[in-house]
Amino acid sequence: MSVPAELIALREQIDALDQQLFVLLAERFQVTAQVGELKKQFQLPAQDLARESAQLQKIQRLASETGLDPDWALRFQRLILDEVVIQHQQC
Ligand SMILES: C=C(O[C@@H]1C=C(C(=O)O)C=C[C@H]1O)C(=O)O
Repeated sequence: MSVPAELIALREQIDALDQQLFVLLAERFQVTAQVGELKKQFQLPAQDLARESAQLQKIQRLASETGLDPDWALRFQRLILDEVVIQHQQC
């Protein structure tokens, strides 16, 4: 069965968006790595729960404004935050 041209076009769009997402994610991890170095230098804890709480509130608002499921957005952000904290613990 042949794949409709419209499906191919949509998948190309998805691939381009995935690429942008990963470039942005990589950029974010580069910035958090710099934060990790600073925390090490100033002997600050790997995790900042107050900052995370403020971020998660912002994420929920942002998700609602952009039509994303706020609960899913929270889980997604949690995944990223947890990874950053692990990286900071290993600094
Ligand atoms: C990057 C930081 O370290 C941790 C990771 C965060 C993040 O990825 O945004 C936020 C808070 C911290 O628990 C920070 O303290 O700013």
